[in-house]
Amino acid sequence: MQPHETAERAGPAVRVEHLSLKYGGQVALDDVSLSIGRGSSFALLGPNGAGKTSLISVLATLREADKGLVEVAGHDLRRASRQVRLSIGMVFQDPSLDDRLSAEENLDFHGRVYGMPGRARADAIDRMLDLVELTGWRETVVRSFSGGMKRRLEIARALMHEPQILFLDEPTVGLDAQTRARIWAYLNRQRCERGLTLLTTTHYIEEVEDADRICIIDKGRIIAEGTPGQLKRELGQSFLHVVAATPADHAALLAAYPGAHAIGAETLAIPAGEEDFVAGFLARFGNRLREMRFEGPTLEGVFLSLTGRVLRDRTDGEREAQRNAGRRAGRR
Ligand SMILES: Nc1ncnc2c1ncn2[C@@H]1O[C@H](COP(=O)(O)OP(=O)(O)OP(=O)(O)O)[C@@H](O)[C@H]1O
Repeated sequence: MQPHETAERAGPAVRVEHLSLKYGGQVALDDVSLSIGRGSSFALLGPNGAGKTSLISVLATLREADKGLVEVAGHDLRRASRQVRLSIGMVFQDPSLDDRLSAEENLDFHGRVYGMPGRARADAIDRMLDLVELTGWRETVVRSFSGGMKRRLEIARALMHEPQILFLDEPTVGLDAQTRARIWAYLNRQRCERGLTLLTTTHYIEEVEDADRICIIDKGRIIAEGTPGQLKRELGQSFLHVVAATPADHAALLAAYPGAHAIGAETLAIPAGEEDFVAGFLARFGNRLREMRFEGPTLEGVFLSLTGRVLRDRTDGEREAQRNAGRRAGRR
């Protein structure tokens, strides 16, 4: 029997009911309930300060909630926090490797902390270094690694004790598209091969498109949850992107469609609501256009309409400033 094929597999990987957390007077989580299926990929989206890290910290037993019930891998978090810890792996938002040690020494230390016996530890180190393509760097001190190599090693470390669930707090932030794709390939392979469950926070929309379910949170509350397709269908908006033939036609379009907004100097995005919208639009303006393109609903649009914010990454400086502001709020 594989480690993940235990009797506990019956229920969801994560069950959260009515979870609330405050830092001093600052609300971080407000009556959050959700369920994450085993072997699924679940993405948590939210603007800065929405409560994503706080939620992952509670699930990973790093922080205690004020109220609510949490089960991770079938274990009640309050009564069986040790079993929860053994069932999970964690990739933190900020680097947490010891960069004075080699890749192998970092993994070996982690294996010892988890009580892995010598042989199993050595095998796991070989397997994990191979998984993240760092075998050739096993004896190299981590300080000399690139950002992408460090991230891959952190993921290898989090997977070393074969957790059932992996929590990833912005795991690919600051990495180039190729490295991000590579990291997702390892993670999805683990999902297919051994039913690993993934809970990820990310600011990259293309990573969210591939998730089984997405949960959008804002100000500590869940404001939408569903598959990417459901969210786009139910909460998204289609647009016609058009370029008018003349400045007079441009002005006429703006007058006829007050909901239109400019994209660049010439293009207008016109909300395309009902099914017969395009036919009606073409009948009116078909011969007054230079270009026209239909844009289906996007997750970026869903996020923007729900939160009023653009989904984008922040610099380290912005993140640090927010964290300091949070700490100050917590002291009040
Ligand atoms: N240690 C802390 N002390 C006080 N307040 C905090 C602390 N950590 C977070 N907060 C506050 O709690 C709220 C939720 O923060 P959290 O870090 O969970 O959000 P987040 O969605 O992970 O944000 P980000 O995307 O910027 O990482 C914010 O208002 C934040 O300022």
